[in-house]
Amino acid sequence: LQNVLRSGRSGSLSAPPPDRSNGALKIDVNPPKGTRDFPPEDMRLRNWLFQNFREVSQLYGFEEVDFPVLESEALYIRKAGEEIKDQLYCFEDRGNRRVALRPELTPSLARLVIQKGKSVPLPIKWFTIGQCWRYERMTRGRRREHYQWNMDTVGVPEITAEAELISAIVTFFKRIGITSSDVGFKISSRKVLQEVLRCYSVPENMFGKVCVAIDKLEKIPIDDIKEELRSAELSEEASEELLQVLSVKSLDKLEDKLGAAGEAVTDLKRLFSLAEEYGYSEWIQFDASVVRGLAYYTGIVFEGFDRGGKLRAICGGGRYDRLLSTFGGDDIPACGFGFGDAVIVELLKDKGLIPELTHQVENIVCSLDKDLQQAAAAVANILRGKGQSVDLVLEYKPLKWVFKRASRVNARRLILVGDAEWQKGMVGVKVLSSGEQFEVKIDELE
Ligand SMILES: OCc1cccc(Br)n1
Repeated sequence: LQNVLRSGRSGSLSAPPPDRSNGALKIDVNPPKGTRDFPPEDMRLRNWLFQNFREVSQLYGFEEVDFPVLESEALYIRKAGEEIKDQLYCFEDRGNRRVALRPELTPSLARLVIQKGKSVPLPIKWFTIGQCWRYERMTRGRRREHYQWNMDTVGVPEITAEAELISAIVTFFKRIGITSSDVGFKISSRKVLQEVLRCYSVPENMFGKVCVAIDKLEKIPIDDIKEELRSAELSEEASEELLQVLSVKSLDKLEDKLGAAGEAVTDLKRLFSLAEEYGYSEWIQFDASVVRGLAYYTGIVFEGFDRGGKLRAICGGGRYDRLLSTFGGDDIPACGFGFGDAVIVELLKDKGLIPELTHQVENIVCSLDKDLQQAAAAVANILRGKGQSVDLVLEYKPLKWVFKRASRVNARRLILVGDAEWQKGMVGVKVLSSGEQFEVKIDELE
C-alpha cells in the first residue's frame, strides 16, 4: 500500500518505486521487455542485412517507401481471429484516437497506394524495411519487435508477380551464402481452400476465419482446429474433406482431387513452370498445408523454411487481391512478402555465415602538444575534405593512449601533429600495419 500511496499509481504493488536513495533516479538501463538495443557490433550486422535487402530490392526494380510505425488501429481490425490482432500493441492517444504500433507493413502499403490513387501508375513495385510490434505476454519470452523487409507488387493479377518475388528472395539467400540445401519454400494457394469450401457452400465471409484456423495446424490440437472450423459454419463433412485435401502431397494428387480446370491447380502449375525458367525449382515444393496466418491472402501463399526444421518460418507472403477494396480502395490485385530480421540471423549463426564486420577508420589524428589541438582539428578537416575518415583525438592524451585507441578503432594511419613539424607546415604519418613512418606537407596529405 505504501508503494501505491507513494507512487500514486494503482499498478502492481510488487513494483518497487525507483531508487532515489542518493537523490538521483536509478533507471533500468535495459531496453523495454521484448525489445533490443543495437550496439555497434549488432548495428553493423543489421546494416549488412538491410543493405542486402535494399540491393536485392533495387536489383528487381523496386522503389523504397516508408510509413509511420504508429497507425490507426482500424488498419488491423479484422474479424478472422488472427494472432496478430490478439497481440496488437494498441492504445488510445491523447486525442482519444485508437492507434497501434504496426504489427505488419502490408496494411500501411495498401493505405498509401489508395491515398496516391491514380497519381501512381500501376504496376507499383515498392519495398520497405520497418520495425513491427506485437504485445505478447512475456511468459513466452518472445520478442515484441522485429524489423521486416517487405516487397509488394500492386496491379498485376498474373502469377508472374509471385514468381518474381520468390526469385528476389532466392537471390537474397544466395547473396548471403544460404543455399537450397539450407532452406526451401513451401508453396500452396488459398484457392485450394476456396474450391473445397465452395463445394460445401461455406459463406465467403468465413474464408479468412477458416484460413486462420487451418494455419494453426500442428500448433494447436486438431480438435481445437475442428472446433474453430465448426464456429466458421463448416459441417463435419466439410471439415474432414478440407483436412483431407490439406494433406495432399503433390500437385498431381491435388489435380486428382480438385480437377485440372480449377484456378488453384492452374496457378500453382504456372508458378512451378515459371520457377523452372528462373532456375529456382530446387528451392520450392508444393505443400497443401501452407495457408499462412494473415486473413487477407486470397491466392498463392508461400513461406521460407529451414530444412533443418529447427527454426520458425524465415519469411512468408502471398497474393492479397481483396485487401485494397476492403480498405475502400479500388479492386486492385496485389502480392507481397515479409522477411523478419531475427530468424535469418539465427540461421546464419547455425550455418557459420555471420560475416566478419569490423569498424575501421582511415586516420586517427592527434596533437603531440597541448597548444596544437586546433592544428589537429585543422588537419582532420583537410583529410575529411578529401573524403578520408578521421577519428580526431579530442583532448591531449599520451601517445600510449593514442596507440591503444588507434588499435581499438582499427585505424590505418596515425597522423601526428607536433610542434617542430607544424612549424614547417608538416605532420608526421605512421602507417600502423607496416610501422612505416614519414613526414608530409599538410597540403600534400592524402
Ligand atoms: O511475426 C509476427 C511479429 C509481428 C510483430 C513483431 C514480432 Br517480434 N513478430
